[in-house]
Amino acid sequence: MPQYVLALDQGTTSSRAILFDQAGSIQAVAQKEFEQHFPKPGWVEHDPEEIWSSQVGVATEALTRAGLRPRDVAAIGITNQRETAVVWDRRTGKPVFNAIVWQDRRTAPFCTQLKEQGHEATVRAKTGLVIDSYFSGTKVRWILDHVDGAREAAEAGHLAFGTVDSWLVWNLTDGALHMTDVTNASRTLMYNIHTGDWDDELLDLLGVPRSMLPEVRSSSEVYANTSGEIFSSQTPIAGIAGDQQAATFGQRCVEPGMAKNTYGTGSFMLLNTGTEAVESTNQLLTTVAWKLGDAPVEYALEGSVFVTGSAVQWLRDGLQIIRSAPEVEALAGSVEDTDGVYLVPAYTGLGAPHWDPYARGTIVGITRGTTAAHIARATLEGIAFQVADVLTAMKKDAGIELQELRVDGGAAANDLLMQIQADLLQAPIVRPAVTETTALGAAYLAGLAVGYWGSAEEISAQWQLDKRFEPQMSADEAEARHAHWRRALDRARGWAEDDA
Ligand SMILES: Nc1ncnc2c1ncn2[C@@H]1O[C@H](COP(=O)(O)OP(=O)(O)O)[C@@H](O)[C@H]1O
Ligand SMILES: O=P(O)(O)OC[C@H](O)CO
Repeated sequence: MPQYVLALDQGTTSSRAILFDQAGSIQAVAQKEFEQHFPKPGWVEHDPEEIWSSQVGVATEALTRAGLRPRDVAAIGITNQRETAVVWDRRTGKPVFNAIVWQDRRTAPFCTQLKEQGHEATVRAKTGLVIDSYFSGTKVRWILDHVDGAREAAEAGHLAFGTVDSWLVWNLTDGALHMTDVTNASRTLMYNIHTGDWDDELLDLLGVPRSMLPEVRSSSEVYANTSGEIFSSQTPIAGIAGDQQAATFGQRCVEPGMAKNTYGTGSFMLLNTGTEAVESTNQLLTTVAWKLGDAPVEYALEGSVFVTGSAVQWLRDGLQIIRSAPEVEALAGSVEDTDGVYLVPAYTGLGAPHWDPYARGTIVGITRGTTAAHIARATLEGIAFQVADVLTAMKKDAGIELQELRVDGGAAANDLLMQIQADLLQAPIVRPAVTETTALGAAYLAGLAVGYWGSAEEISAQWQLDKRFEPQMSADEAEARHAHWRRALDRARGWAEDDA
């Protein structure tokens, strides 16, 4: 019986399970959306129990679809929405609060306080991050401060914190293992990416007891076997990485200077910088790309844009001018240009390189001639402008001219968006045949650890081109549009400050 690798891809809006074969081809997929909770403006929560049950559900479904049993799985790789914080009680295994999602802005005032106290340089030097409510640390503090009895229980050693990978491993092993991988640790604001350990000074600053934190392991090694009813066959869990790092690995951006951009809920561009942790002077993040077993840690520069694909969801659910996300392509393509309309999709603030939690969505340039098609096209441009701003910062930090940008994620299927992106970036866009690169990366990490794949070269040879988009717009025209975009951005900045 041939064996397969199972990737568990726990994303922001859905849980997915994908079975890959030795050629890196998909054998079966199962996916389930789960509920998004928005208790207050700017707050976003998930139910950790639903994250777990949906993830187990899709894993079982994928196996059933392929007619396989757990013992046909050579290894499990896990990849996950990053930064989202789960706190649970070790005694019961139950969460003490909903997961506070990476998009959640509730800790923005505390972050402002930390910045005013002058901690930014220390935080950047140790973690590679900026002080922002995006990262897990201030979310954990919020739970300890707001859930009755949580701080006392944490100080007594009863509470555990984990990003979503930790929560899944804890459940897959019936509470036997409390761990995370180094990529997920690097997104918490509590982990020193140079010493490779949780940092006591940062833990003091955030008021998080060290006893809550998971053990940090590499991204590719056998951590444990599964136990419990679903994976009763003791399948090795052998690879873990945050979803953007996994996509970078799945896209085979494994040499310094190679970059990918994922278009999911948000967009995340990662540029491989090898074993050198390049400190950004242009408001990007320095992050761990992966650590393969005992090999040295490799790093990336990252630009995180919070709202891209979800801006298309807003056209569908909020404005209701399309019925499904793919419909945006025909609507936006029905007009030549936006007729002067610019849309800044800062619905949950702005991430890199602006870092403004108080920015809000803005549409400017509307006239009596503006139609739904112009708004749709301005949305696609708004996505592409944000990504272009990140690339500009990246070029300055790394001092490189990008040869090409590899793309993936749900919205990368949109040819019009990809063409607009190539035009505004003035660089070629390259889309691979398998765009499930996040899951593929997790599968590769796990499969390499158990010898399912023999070498990095073997898997790199599996990458195949689907389509290449060359810039068709002149550099002058692209710059003229950027100038308008920058004016629109200025109008979006700081909008919600007075409500904080
Ligand atoms: N053809 C399309 N054009 C534009 N956006 C799309 C298209 N198809 C999907 N999307 C957007 O892509 C996102 C889903 O991508 P996915 O990679 O599954 O995201 P995530 O992993 O963040 O949940 C949604 O926000 C959806 O609106
Ligand atoms: O789940 P995604 O694909 O929206 O990715 C979320 C990122 O990991 C957040 O940093």
